[in-house]
Amino acid sequence: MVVNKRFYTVILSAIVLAGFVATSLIGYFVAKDSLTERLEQEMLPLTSDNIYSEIQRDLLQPLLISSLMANDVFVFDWVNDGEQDASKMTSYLAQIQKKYNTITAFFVSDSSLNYYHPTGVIKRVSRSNPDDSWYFTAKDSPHPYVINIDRDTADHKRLSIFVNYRIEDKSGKFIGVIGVGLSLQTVVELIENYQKRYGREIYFVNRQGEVMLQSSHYHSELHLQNKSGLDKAFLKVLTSPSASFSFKANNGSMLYLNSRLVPEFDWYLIVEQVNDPSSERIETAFMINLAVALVISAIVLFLAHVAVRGYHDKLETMATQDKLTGVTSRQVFEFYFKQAVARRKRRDEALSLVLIDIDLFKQVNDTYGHEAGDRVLSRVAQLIKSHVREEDVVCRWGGEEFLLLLSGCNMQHARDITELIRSAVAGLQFHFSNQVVHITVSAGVAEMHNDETLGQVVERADHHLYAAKRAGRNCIRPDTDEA
Ligand SMILES: Nc1nc2c(ncn2[C@@H]2O[C@H](COP(=O)(O)OP(=O)(O)OP(=O)(O)O)[C@@H](O)[C@H]2O)c(=O)[nH]1
Repeated sequence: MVVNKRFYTVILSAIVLAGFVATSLIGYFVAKDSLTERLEQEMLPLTSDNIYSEIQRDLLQPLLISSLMANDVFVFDWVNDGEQDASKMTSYLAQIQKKYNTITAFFVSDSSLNYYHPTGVIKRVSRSNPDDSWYFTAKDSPHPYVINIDRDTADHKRLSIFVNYRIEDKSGKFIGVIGVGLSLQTVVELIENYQKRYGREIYFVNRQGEVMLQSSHYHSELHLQNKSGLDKAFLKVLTSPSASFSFKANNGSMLYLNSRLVPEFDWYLIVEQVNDPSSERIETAFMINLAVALVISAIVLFLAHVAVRGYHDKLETMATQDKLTGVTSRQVFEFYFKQAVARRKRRDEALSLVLIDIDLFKQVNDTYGHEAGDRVLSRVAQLIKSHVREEDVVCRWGGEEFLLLLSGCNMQHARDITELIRSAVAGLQFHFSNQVVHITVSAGVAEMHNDETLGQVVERADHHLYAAKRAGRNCIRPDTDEA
């Protein structure tokens, strides 16, 4: 019984806990999944879009300036005149630089290959010089302009955007390349601003995966391939115009990455986020859920335990007690008998059984009704109980039969107790149908012999009871009278 109760408590606890943990876990994973999806599909691409459109806006101004220069009549006339006075061109370029606050303004004539700069003619470009490749790229390009990002010759750390605008005359003949250079500082500031605001890493890589433009706080690898956890996935970035995915870094943290090709630079803009803060919130929520689940489980289990114990005690009472008289029921008598036998052996003491039967009880039922009979049974049971000790067992053995288990009582003692009960019952008065009714009982007393079974002792007590009935009822017969 105890094992069962424990077993059911464990099973119930496991089910309740498993239920709570399962729902918390499902909630946790759904929230995490939707967060990852939102991050990959919405938040990072949005940051990327914003940065991209700001870059385009920043590029628009130098493009417009360069376009104006490429269509300036002064430039055409000056070239047609055979580049007579270099100072005219250099002061024109200085004017542009000052007016539009650019870091440089330049013109390379195709006929002389002179590189004109606000400070003068600084060199002649040549196909054999790799530093001048930008000029020949622009010359050979089918597009009206080529954007080039290069290290500044004055400050090698600083990156500049050069808009190299092709100049063609009315007949379509290539005249040279003109344009301005702008610092990339605004783009860097933009990157840093986004990084600070969203805690995202923003940088640019070229088609080979080399990091080309990054914030001043960037301390990660300078090649995409060398980034922790990206060694295989980096190809995904370099082979498609845009990609969005998550991956696990070697230190176990989750990284979310979005990439897009910026055609103007021919670079990829990368927006990367490590361990989203919302993810921590989801984890905290999960832990709180779990704690609440544990507390609720404990309360539910405690209430269930109290209820089950209540029912269990009730069932136990119902199974062990006779409903009408409240004395021990026959089903559990053997259990008490075995206990008493063990005690008898341990203490080497006597043990007696007494079978008490109400005389002519059928007549009470027949004359005064079943209810009257029930009242007699209850009253006699109470009276018997009041004549024995707490540890003695009074059992309703049959309809109107009671079996007494008297520990530590030898025949004489048991006989004395039974005699007291007999005379007390005989002294009872019942009032049925305006009549005073008297009841008597007969009893058989048997002291247990060594190694006797319950059946054997009860049989002897029953035998003595029968003898008492034959002797005219309202009397008791013990073992000694047997012979
Ligand atoms: N009212 C009532 N009667 C019961 C109950 N259990 C058994 N009886 C009745 O008790 C009666 C017992 O009758 P008998 O076995 O003939 O014995 P008796 O009338 O007492 O006669 P003797 O034992 O020979 O003195 C039966 O009529 C049963 O129906 C009970 O719970 N309530």
